[in-house]
Amino acid sequence: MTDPDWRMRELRERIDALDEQIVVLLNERAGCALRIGEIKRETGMPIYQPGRERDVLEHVRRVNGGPLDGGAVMRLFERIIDEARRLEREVQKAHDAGRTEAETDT
Ligand SMILES: O=C(O)C(=O)C[C@]1(C(=O)O)C=C[C@@H](O)C=C1
Repeated sequence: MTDPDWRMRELRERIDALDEQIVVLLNERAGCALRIGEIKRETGMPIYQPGRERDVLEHVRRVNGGPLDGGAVMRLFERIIDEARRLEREVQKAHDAGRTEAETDT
């Protein structure tokens, strides 16, 4: 293999390793969102919290050190938040369905 082949291979291995860490962190974040979802269910709070979402996006834009620009980081986090919200809704729906089933049973 030529030198560029080796360098590229090394960098791709590094990307794979980083992707593994990113997946772990994304799931840890999703787990926190699910726990927040439980609190919302207990207290009757809506899942969608636009003010908090704005704060999250502003926070990641502020801490971003590049080379991704602020817009790119915010777009990525919009997707991450979308998925967290979707997960919270799924769990909420499953919970509501379980409750309806339990009510029908009695
Ligand atoms: O902080 C919350 O209330 C969450 O549910 C987490 C989160 C997020 O992913 O950051 C998701 C949905 C809400 O609209 C706001 C923020």
